[in-house]
Amino acid sequence: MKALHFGAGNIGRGFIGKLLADAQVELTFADVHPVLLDALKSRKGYNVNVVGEQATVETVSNVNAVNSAGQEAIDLIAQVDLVTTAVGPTILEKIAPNVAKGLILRHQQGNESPLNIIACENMVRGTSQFKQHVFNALPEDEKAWVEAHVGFVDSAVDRIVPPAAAGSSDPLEVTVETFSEWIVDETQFKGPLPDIKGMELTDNLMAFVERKLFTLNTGHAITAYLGQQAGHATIRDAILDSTVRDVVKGAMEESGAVLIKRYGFDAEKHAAYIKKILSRFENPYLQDDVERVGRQPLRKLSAGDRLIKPLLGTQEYGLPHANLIIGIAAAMRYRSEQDPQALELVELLDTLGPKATLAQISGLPAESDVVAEAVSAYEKMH
Ligand SMILES: NC(=O)C1=CN([C@@H]2O[C@H](COP(=O)(O)OP(=O)(O)OC[C@H]3O[C@@H](n4cnc5c(N)ncnc54)[C@H](O)[C@@H]3O)[C@@H](O)[C@H]2O)C=CC1
Ligand SMILES: O=P(O)(O)OC[C@H]1O[C@](O)(CO)[C@@H](O)[C@@H]1O
Repeated sequence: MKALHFGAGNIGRGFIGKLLADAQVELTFADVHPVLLDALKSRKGYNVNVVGEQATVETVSNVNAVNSAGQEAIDLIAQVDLVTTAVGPTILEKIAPNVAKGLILRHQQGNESPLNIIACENMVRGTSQFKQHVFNALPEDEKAWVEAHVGFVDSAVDRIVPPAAAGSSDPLEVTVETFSEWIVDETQFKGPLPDIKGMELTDNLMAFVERKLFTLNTGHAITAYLGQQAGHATIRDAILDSTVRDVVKGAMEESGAVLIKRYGFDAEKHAAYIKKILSRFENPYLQDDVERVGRQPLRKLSAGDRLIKPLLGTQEYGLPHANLIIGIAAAMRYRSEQDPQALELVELLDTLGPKATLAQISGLPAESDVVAEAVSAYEKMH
């Protein structure tokens, strides 16, 4: 099997690319970062530090790399069996035109073999959103062919992979936790289902996507935002602070109560899932900065994301949400000079004030109780 993976970053090298290479898939990375591209092209491999109680160094070999904006990437899309991405939600739209060109070329070359595309991003049905971008870039008369030959397969992806420790001289070095989970929607594939170790198939993807995004990512984001408020630089330091931890655990439980209602999860198993996540946040072998996990606060405060969607769920089922509200207020307090969305958040707060800002970013009604509660919590945090 041949694959092209967009995004040779932390998840690309440390999770999806590694898993594909381990499964003997002939793998090429597509990226735009010249340092990563040069290093991958010349070395054809890299080391992955898997850290936990028992640290191991695992080697990925026989991989290649191309510029994602160039003709080589288009040519590969015409040939490969699998395209995966881990570029970040905002980049999907940017890579769609070249993917569309590759699909047109595939058709022109008469390649009728099935191709499956899987976006591995922190998004609800990210591949379906990517499909829309690709279809926007396709001429009308190509759409039926693509519909018939290309599977757009949604997935949930879970492995904590922070950037390499500062001071590391190897641009390809990557450090990952031992835990990993990649779950894909088996109902969306074209052709035979792939058999790739570490890729789990399900016909109930939404439950897994929401379980992951609205437990791990909800808790992680709130750890980052409250952690920054309390002066902590890392996720581990933040989650070891009992005042932060209590809110984070409470918010994951509130979100969990929604998931249990919506998907019928077993309450005891869900409590164990939360406990395991808290221990992953504490991982002493990972240096994970609150600024990485809190990045892009406008995205994280948007209607379908990890803070607001669980809150809406608590309203739908009439469940408590006090801790989620504190998390939302802390997100509004998030500051980072390096993060354009954090700077935009400050600008919005300065011009519109907290109530209108939150309403605008989240889609919550400005005059609602929940917005009033979040604004009150936000003001108390000053
Ligand atoms: N790091 C983590 O622990 C996890 C991340 N994710 C998700 O995975 C995705 C990627 O995250 P990370 O790997 O952490 O980010 P990252 O920033 O380490 O990697 C993104 C990569 O995409 C590349 N890129 C940017 N523009 C591109 C383009 N036009 N074409 C091709 N490549 C391009 C960048 O150069 C970079 O190498 C995000 O959606 C994130 O939410 C999901 C689970 C875990
Ligand atoms: O990648 P995003 O969506 O900015 O959010 C960061 C989150 O993603 C992860 O990197 C992986 O799920 C988490 O570590 C963290 O909760």
